[in-house]
Order: sequence, then C-alpha cells, then structure tokens
Amino acid sequence: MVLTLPRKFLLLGSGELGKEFVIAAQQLGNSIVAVDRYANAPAMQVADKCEVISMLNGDDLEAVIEKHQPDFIIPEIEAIRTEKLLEFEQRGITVIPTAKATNFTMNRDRIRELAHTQLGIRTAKYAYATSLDELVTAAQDIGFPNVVKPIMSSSGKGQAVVYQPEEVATAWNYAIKNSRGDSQKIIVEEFIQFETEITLLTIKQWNAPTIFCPAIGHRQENGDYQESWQPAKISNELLVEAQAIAQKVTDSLGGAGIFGVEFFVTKDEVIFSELSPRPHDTGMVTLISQNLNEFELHLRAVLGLPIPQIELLTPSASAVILAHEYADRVSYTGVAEALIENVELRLFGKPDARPGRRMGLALAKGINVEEARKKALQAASKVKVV
Ligand SMILES: Nc1ncnc2c1ncn2[C@@H]1O[C@H](COP(=O)(O)OP(=O)(O)OP(=O)(O)O)[C@@H](O)[C@H]1O
Ligand SMILES: NCC(=O)N[C@@H]1O[C@H](COP(=O)([O-])[O-])[C@@H](O)[C@H]1O
Ligand SMILES: [Mg+2]
Repeated sequence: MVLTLPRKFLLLGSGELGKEFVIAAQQLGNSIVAVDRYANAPAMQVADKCEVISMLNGDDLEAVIEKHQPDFIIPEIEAIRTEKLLEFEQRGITVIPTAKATNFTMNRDRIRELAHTQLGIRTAKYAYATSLDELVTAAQDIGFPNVVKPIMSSSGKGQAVVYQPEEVATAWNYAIKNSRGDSQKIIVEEFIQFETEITLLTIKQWNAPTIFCPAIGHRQENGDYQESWQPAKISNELLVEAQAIAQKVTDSLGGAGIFGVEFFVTKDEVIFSELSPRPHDTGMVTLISQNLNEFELHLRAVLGLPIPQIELLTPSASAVILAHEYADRVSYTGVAEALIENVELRLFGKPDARPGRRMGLALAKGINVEEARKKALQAASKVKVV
C-alpha cells in the first residue's frame, strides 16, 4: 500500500508523552486530535484539535470517534475503556499497537498472566487479592518485604513496599484509594533486590524486523521515575536475554509501535516487570540522546516509515521536575540557572499542580553517563514549580 500523508490521529491521553508525539507527528504534516480528562493538557496545547471526555466512558469514546473519524487511535495512558478500542478496531480503525495490547496492559493482571503463565517468562512471584483478608494471606505466601500495587494505576500511584504483616492493612487502603478506574483488585509481588533496572525501548514494525534502542537505566522513588540515562550498564549476555523476552511479549501483542519493556537486572538475571505499549516516561531521555527520539520512532513504526538506524549520539540523562504543593496556576523559577551547557529543559505546561506531579524535565549530555546524570539532576534541582 502506498502511504499518503497527512493522516489523522486521535490521541487518547494528552500528557507530556503525548505532547512530544504530537510534535513528531506534525513535523511530518499529520493532524492530531488530543483527548484527555481535563482541559489544556500538554498535548492539547500543540494539537490541531482537542476534546475533554472521560476515556473510561465508552459512550464518550464513541462520540469523539464519530465526530473526528481518525485513521489511527494512539493510546497514551492505560486508563481507557479498552473494550471499546476492540470494537473500533473491528470497524477498521487502526489502534496502536493493537486493541489487544491496550486491553492486556490496561490492568497489571492480564499482561502478567500473558507473560508468566502463557509465555513462561520469569517474573517476580505474585498473587492477587480483592479484599484485605485475601491480601493478608497472599502477603504471607509471597513473604516480606513485598510490593502492593493497584491492578490499574501508573507512575507508582497507590504502590507501597510492605516490610511486615502490620503494614498490610495500610497498604490495602492506600492501593484501593489510589486505584484508577473501578477496580477493587490489587497485586502483591515479591520484592526483587535488583542491582539496576532498565527500560528496553522495543520497536515493532508492520513489515520489518523488531529493533531495539540501547538500554535505558533508571532510578525510581515510590514507584515513580526520578532520573533515567542511556546507555544503561548491562552485560551483553543479559541484554540479549532481555531483547529475546521483549520480542516474545511484543510479538504476542502484535501490531506496530514502540513499547517500553521494563526489567529488573540482578547480578546474573533479567526479570521481566511490565511494559507500556507506547513511549515510556524513562524513554524521554531519547529526546536528547538519540538520532531519532522515542516519539519519532513510534510515529515511523505506526506509519510504516523506514527506520534506517537508531544511533546513540552521546551518553545522556534525564531528571524530573516535580511539584511539591497544590496550585491551580503554575509558574517556574530557576530556568536561567538550569540552562548550562549541554542541558535542555522541557516544561510541560500542565495547568495545575499537586504534590509529586511531574511538571517538567531536565535533559543533559555528558562525556559519560555519570556526568550526564549529575548535570541533569543539577539542572532539575534549579527549577522550582511555584
Ligand atoms: N516487585 C518489585 N520489586 C522491587 N521493586 C519493584 C517491584 N515492583 C515495582 N518496583 C519498583 O517500583 C517501580 C514502579 O513499578 P511499576 O513499573 O510496576 O509501576 P507503575 O505504576 O506501572 O509505573 P509506570 O507506570 O511509571 O511504569 C519499579 O520501576 C521499581 O523501581
Ligand atoms: N508512567 C506513565 C506516564 O509517565 N505517563 C505520562 O504522564 C501523564 C499523566 O500525568 P499527570 O498524572 O500529571 O496528569 C500521561 O498523560 C503520560 O504523558
Ligand atoms: Mg513501570
């Protein structure tokens, strides 16, 4: 099939990741309708059109699809009524990477069952619970410490490390309170004592082999990403193993697009954690590190455009800029101080702030990863959300 541009994209979720995707898509002349649950979301600020709806509501989704008739649906968050995406796909709209992939990764249990039970991939030991009583038993079975997470959440929301039985009830309440959507189910996982963790950006193409970006290392706090760097330190042997696992899972989900496949890395093992069927937050480091960033790669994979080579230009790092207070208007200070040599900023333009909300990012290049990390952290620390 001969590709003609522009194509029309409907972006479901309009945060910082969506904003960069819109920019990449528009650079090749495409048009984008940005959708989210609140007005003036980052991607809406650069998109052609926008819609504010509940993406968990099937009727709302139906209405925007009817109105805009997109060629592609690009999910940007997990919390979407994905059963509806299966319907749209059957009606001939291309859902990226596939409606099945969004459906399987919307909740932690489906993707875990696929990876572990169906594909036989090693994961942390895990169990599910739908009541506090069940969680008490499950936590005993898994052992302590363990990690309790809502079945539907992201960026560490509702997640807690539980060190002893007395903490189980608090973890249950916290998980249920911070669960997205209507689910009352949690997963409890064995705590993996990893040396490092990586995201392997995996690009699945319609008519070409799957390719990988150099591994990205990252550090998380309370389940949310604080800094990432590329390349990650990992032996070739473990990297090859991670690539094989990423290929296996993404093959089984099908379609085309970029996936962020997350692994825990121990001394002699890579352990599959989870994956996003879309650009990954830790992958924002590629905005500075690679010849093609993760958003450009996603776009090219979606449109079936060539990706001749992925090149790591220089060791690089990203560090997040978080809000510390509630605010219904946002300004930033310290920008001039942050912008030293080989540093860039992305200030997302989120209309309001809450403690812990990611509001921006510092990106830095260095002669090595250590220098890049130091610069990115330093730059991020200069910028204050007020
Ligand atoms: N079983 C575990 N053992 C040790 N650490 C864990 C475990 N599960 C999660 N973590 C830590 O918490 C982080 C976030 O976990 P996870 O990726 O499952 O959450 P998430 O809410 O889906 O985050 P995101 O949406 O940002 O990817 C991990 O990157 C890791 O640092
Ligand atoms: N780990 C997933 C992730 O980073 N998702 C990114 O955060 C946005 C939500 O931010 P918000 O909660 O500040 O609105 C999402 O829209 C996406 O861009
Ligand atoms: Mg994760």
